[in-house]
Amino acid sequence: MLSKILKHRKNIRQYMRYMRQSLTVKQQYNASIQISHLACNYTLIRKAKNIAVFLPFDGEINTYPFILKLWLNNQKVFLPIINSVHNKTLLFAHFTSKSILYCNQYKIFEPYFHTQDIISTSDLDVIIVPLVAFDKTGARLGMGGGFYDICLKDWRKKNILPVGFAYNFQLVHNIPKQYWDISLPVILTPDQISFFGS
Ligand SMILES: Nc1nc2c(c(=O)[nH]1)N(C=O)[C@@H](CNc1ccc(C(=O)N[C@@H](CCC(=O)O)C(=O)O)cc1)CN2
Ligand SMILES: Nc1ncnc2c1ncn2[C@@H]1O[C@H](COP(=O)(O)OP(=O)(O)OP(=O)(O)O)[C@@H](O)[C@H]1O
Repeated sequence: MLSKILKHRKNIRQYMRYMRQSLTVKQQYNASIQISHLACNYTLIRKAKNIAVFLPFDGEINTYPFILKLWLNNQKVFLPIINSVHNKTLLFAHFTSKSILYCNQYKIFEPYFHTQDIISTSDLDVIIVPLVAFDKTGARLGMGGGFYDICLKDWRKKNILPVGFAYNFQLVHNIPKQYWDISLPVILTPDQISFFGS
């Protein structure tokens, strides 16, 4: 029954958002520690100098323990900013313990920034990508804004590694793909690291 309903993008989004919003504080905490541990032991993340992460909203995986570890390893952390000039594009701004945050139109925290805090996407080594659901091929469904699909369009050419962060239950049988969808080569969940494609 559930597999029939979860054939449509809208239904997958609704169901997975409800599921992640329903997690207890303890479940969220455990997942955040486990994923941070796995991520920091993954060589390509450990070696990254510049890494884009996201701040959690809507029940997403809590990335704060991971960000703290990156800071302790002297890695530079960047956060996505919705570009108000170029609709649909993301900017990535340097995030430090001194950054001041504000809430954007979706109630997601973004840092106040100066022009010099913005990094060119091609200078990022790793982009940690939020997602609502994924499948066994690495196909990804996001919040429906198209922001990450646009930003990850040329990730191979730019030599950036996109890494999805998700709960184990966000894996579905099949994401009905659209031509613009960018699949992920690596997805981390609290239980495991999964590699897809070539
Ligand atoms: N933590 C985090 N930051 C992120 C993203 C994300 O998925 N997670 N994004 C990933 O792209 C971008 C924000 N994208 C978003 C797209 C849609 C909605 C959203 O809530 N849409 C509403 C309808 C909005 C409206 O009424 O205008 C909805 O679907 O209910 C939120 C964020 C950039 N920052
Ligand atoms: N490369 C692109 N260029 C222009 N528009 C795009 C591109 N990729 C996606 N879009 C547009 O973005 C809209 C939302 O796409 P989609 O539903 O796949 O977003 P999403 O992957 O769930 O969201 P996000 O990437 O922000 O998490 C679509 O209507 C699509 O037309």
